[in-house]
Amino acid sequence: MASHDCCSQPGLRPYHEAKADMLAHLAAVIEPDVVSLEQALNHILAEPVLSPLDVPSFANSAMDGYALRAADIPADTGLKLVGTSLAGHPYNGKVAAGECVRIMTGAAMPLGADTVVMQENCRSEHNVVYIKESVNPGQHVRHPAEDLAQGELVFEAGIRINARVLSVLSSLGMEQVSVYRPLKVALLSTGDELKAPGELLSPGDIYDSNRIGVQAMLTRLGVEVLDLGIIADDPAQIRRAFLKAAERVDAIITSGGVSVGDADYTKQILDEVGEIGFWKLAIKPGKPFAFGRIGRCAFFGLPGNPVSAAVTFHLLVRPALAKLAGERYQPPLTLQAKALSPFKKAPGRMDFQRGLAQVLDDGTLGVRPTGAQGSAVYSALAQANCLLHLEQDRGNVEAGELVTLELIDGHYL
Ligand SMILES: Nc1nc2c(c(=O)[nH]1)N[C@H]1C(S)=C(S)[C@@H](COP(=O)(O)OP(=O)(O)OC[C@H]3O[C@@H](n4cnc5c(N)ncnc54)[C@H](O)[C@@H]3O)O[C@H]1N2
Ligand code: MOO
Repeated sequence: MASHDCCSQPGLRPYHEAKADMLAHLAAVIEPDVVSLEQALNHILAEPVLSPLDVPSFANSAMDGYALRAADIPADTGLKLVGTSLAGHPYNGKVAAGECVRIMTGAAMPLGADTVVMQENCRSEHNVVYIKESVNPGQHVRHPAEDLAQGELVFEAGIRINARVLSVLSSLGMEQVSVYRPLKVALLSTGDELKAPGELLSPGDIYDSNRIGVQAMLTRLGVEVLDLGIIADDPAQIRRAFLKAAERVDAIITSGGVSVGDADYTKQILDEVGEIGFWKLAIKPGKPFAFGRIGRCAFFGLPGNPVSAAVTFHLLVRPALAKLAGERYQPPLTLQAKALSPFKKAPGRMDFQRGLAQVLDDGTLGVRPTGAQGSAVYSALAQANCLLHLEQDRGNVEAGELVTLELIDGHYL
């Protein structure tokens, strides 16, 4: 894993190259398990799902109205009402010429009928139904297997089970599903200045905000978190924490201590007890991000600056965890938007600035910065609904220029 010179900042590795390299060095740590649907949310599917039945399994009505034979239309003298088909209570007779059956949405189509007319387009008098509008043969009928046929592939292995997937699995009558066990990840913050919220701050102290934020993202990803708390800037304590964690988890995530300061020990200890894959990327925020391993355990060293920690988690750790978890990961969609005000940018690092995207009067997308773009200004990230992707070699963005962005609103970040 050689480092590369780039632009004004020698030794920094371009983002896309480093990410691809990292993913190539990670292998899935998957072990299959079987869980009930109630427990399956957020797990990764271990096997493809084939439909055990036709969906729907019987022809049924898409509307409340009347089931009839298209051949009887136009029925100028009306159709004789011979029965009712409710959802769960089919009409057991057959619809003969000149007849119709009252039918509700989801109810089985009676034998003989092939078409449904909405009740709003009918008039019923003394058990005779008059059709008020033209009818397309076969309308408002849901046919067997029109959604899924028995044996058809419904989901590929590797997808994340969300609410929609759960509903489909349940509609197939599945009580259990084969999944990969959740990843186990140890999380710790390093820094003598860090206090947990609720503690008293001494001069120079700050509250640890990275751990709770990263923990929240991990939880949203269905990861089992081993929270190792705050570790002092002390090589012996950091070494102990790394070695203990590496025996118990699939990955370690740290925050802080990856830069070049006198008390930045993370990278040094990683080098000592494990192996550094790469360190220092041509990205902003997040330049000193470190990737490596300790034994079989993957290691992600997030920079201490809060925006850098959150953004590098999203850009690098999120896809890496997907690889470890056996998840088919879809990178976020990017969109083009017009810069509504200038964005300052120096060539040399790919810059993921924090922005607020909005739909303009002409229907196109515009974006403005949410505030100061420093790596310590978390409020600008909290208020953002997008991250700009400003390419490494470009300079300032002028108002009116098109830029690339990814939406983060409603996402786990
Ligand atoms: N001479 C240089 N100095 C710095 C460089 C550099 O290349 N040369 N890089 C800068 C960049 S870029 C970043 S990003 C930071 C990253 O530094 P570290 O990862 O070593 O982080 P710390 O020094 O421990 O802390 C940085 C900053 O973040 C605060 N912090 C740390 N942990 C937390 C936490 N859990 N919650 C909230 N805030 C946290 C810490 O107090 C510092 O203010 O290095 C630059 N320096
Ligand atoms: O990479 Mo640092 O995040 O520029 O402040």
